[in-house]
Amino acid sequence: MSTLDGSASVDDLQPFNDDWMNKYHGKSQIVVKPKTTQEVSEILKYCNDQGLAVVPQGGNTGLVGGSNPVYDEIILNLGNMAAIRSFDEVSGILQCDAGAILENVDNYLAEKGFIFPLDLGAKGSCQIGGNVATNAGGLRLLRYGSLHGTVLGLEVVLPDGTIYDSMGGLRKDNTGFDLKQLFIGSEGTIGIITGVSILAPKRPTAMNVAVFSLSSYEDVQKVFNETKAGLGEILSAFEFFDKQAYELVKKHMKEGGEAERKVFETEGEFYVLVETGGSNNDHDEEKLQNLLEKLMENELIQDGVLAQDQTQFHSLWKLRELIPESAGKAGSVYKYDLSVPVPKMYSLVEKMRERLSEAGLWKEGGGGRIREVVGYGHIGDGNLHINICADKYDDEIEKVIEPYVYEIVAEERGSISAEHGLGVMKAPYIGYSKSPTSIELMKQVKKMFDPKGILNPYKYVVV
Ligand SMILES: O=C(O)CC[C@@H](O)C(=O)O
Ligand SMILES: [Zn+2]
Repeated sequence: MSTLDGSASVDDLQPFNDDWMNKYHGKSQIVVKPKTTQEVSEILKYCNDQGLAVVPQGGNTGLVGGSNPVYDEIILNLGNMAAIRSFDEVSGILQCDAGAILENVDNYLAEKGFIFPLDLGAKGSCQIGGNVATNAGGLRLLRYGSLHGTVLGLEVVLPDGTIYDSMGGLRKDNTGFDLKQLFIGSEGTIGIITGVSILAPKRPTAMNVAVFSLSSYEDVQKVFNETKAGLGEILSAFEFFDKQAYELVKKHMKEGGEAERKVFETEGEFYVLVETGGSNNDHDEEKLQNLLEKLMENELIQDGVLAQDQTQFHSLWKLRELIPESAGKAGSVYKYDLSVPVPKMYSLVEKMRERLSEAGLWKEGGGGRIREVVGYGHIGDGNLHINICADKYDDEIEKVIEPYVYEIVAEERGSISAEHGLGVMKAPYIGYSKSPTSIELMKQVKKMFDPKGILNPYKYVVV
């Protein structure tokens, strides 16, 4: 087992104690980095016997303070367990360690003609175990479904050191409760995932992308319907972002030294990114071109750009993928990750702007303590992201935003956490999305798996 040795300084521990947004700061003195499941088991057994709290940590790319200590909990980092265990090319079942980096696993699968059924901006550093523990959704859930469907088995170390092993990975198995589901999205509160067995689909051999500019959110919804009808099963992502998000990305790229280029003749109030993943490039391109022409004819879009090559494919995707980074540039961002019915989605952004404007914090065109409020997300999955950009985190600002943002979600019977999880940030607000009965049942589950409450305490469902 490797640990940071006794001479580690506070600075050495900082990347493990802090989150990448610099919002959550733990004070742990100990980081352990086991290399095997057996070592994880021994550590947990020891901690459970001694009543020591443990925070499981993957790539530490979360957005809700789920993978950092709140106080001085021991950090159990999975980074040294990154192996791909096996891949069965007939069934498409991949088995890997929890600490395997998403992008590495996807590259491995690409060589064999398969794709990892999850993709997200943090792919270069997030780990599969963390993805599963938070039930990450990402950019192509629309196409490949959620991890609740694609994960076929798990290896999990329970708080007392017991190893739960369902890595066999059967597609059909109706023998009793499907226990692995409890760990998917449990944010490391009832067990530490050490191994994942997942179904990888065949990788599309032709991928295309188009970005459209639109004048209203009404049109975004109409374009979504037309796109589903026009592209059918080759549709692999449908993302949207507003003008404010687009402006931030442009500014960020310019500051990063990229030459300014005109992407659209006519810029819009909204943008949608459509990706296709099929097996015949000419056929898919034609479908996308026909869609673009139809949308133009019907005046549903103002402009549209189709990627002509791989470079353009990536630069169009960048317009969407760079939003979180651009929003966070030189400041602090309040991030909300919400599910509401698609027709209601953008009204949440508008309500938030109104609220902040009434509080004197935000002004159209800039000048307030809130620099910008941007809306974007995975419209195909009904998942909205609101990013509120401020100079720094501030209690006064937070009180204006929360719990208001959760109240307006509850009015639509939505979810206060579509894909980022509850962590420490949203744990107190779970009641806005879940009934007292659900919460009580969750508390009982937590107590059953972790009676001493050592795993990731103060987060998720607090008992
Ligand atoms: O930073 C955010 O708010 C969203 C991050 C991620 O879920 C995305 O969709 O880009
Ligand atoms: Zn997202």
